[in-house]
Amino acid sequence: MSTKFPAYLTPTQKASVLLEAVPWLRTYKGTTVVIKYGGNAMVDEHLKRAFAADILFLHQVGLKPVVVHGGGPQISAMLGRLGIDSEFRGGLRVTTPEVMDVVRMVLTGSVQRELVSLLNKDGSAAVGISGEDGGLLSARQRRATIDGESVDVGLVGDVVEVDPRSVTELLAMGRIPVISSVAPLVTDSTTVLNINADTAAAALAVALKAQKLIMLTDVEGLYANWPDKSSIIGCIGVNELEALLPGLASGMIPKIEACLRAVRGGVRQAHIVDGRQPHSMLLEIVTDSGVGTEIQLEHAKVIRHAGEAPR
Ligand SMILES: Nc1ncnc2c1ncn2[C@@H]1O[C@H](COP(=O)(O)OP(=O)(O)O)[C@@H](O)[C@H]1O
Ligand SMILES: CC(=O)N[C@@H](CCC(=O)OP(=O)(O)O)C(=O)O
Repeated sequence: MSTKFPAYLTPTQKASVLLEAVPWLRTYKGTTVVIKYGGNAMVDEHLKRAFAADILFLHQVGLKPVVVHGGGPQISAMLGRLGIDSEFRGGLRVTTPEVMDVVRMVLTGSVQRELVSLLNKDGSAAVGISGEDGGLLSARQRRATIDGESVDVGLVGDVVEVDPRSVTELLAMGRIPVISSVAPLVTDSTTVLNINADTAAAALAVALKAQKLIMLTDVEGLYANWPDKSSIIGCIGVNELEALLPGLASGMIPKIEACLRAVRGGVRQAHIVDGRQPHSMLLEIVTDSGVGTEIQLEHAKVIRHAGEAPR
């Protein structure tokens, strides 16, 4: 994996990129950062390698990255190959018992394995676990909301309890946990539920007292008037964001609900960044301007600056 500065940067510009990163790395050293890696941002080999390089960089310089991965397009592709119909309602996949078997097989058996092997190409720090392991997540069945109406989506869950010990123990050992978003029903561990990966990432970020939750997706950030590209939001507070919820569509609904839950639960910043741009996650953490949309408890009028005390 080689990452070279483009030839058009002068030596002074190259040095200033490195120097700009220093105060941010000092600020975030030792803190936990939960990164939600969406299935749409995983479709290209070059992007996947850039993602792995960023995670390994953060780990190397002393942050504690925790990866929660999705795999919606990969699940849909497998369902298609098996000739099983699948449908989304309110951004959530309608999950029959037959679909649930495929969700579990693809998320824990395939996508997670691929990410772990990518991260371990030149090392061994990454360890894959699922929400089912070590009591990490417990869930209850949830419904979707469409036009204000509650609708049944089958074996879909919302996280009700997190026992973060299996993750904190891995972090204490210097590992990089890679987590898939399936979870047992809180009242019956033999029933497994499909958890939207954004929802799982938010619940984990709160339980781990993470400094940041970074959502990698397939848009530049959140648009106030989707799909008007000029309406991209740089930074927004939770109350303002909640007011936008009724106007959002498809997968952005669970994503924004998850960001609200994370920030209200004590995570200092949630970010929506473009996973189609190589290294967007790293740029969000180590540059003065950041990238994508930042969600805070209250929209800070001040431009971000390094040296903010981590929680
Ligand atoms: N206001 C909005 N701003 C940005 N994207 C939006 C908005 N409303 C709906 N979307 C849609 O949400 C999608 C991202 O959600 P999703 O497909 O679930 O991503 P992921 O697989 O990364 O979790 C975007 O591709 C876009 O089509
Ligand atoms: C309930 C629900 O919709 N679960 C998702 C889980 C995977 C996921 O969230 O993947 P992305 O992050 O790639 O969208 C699904 O079945 O597609």
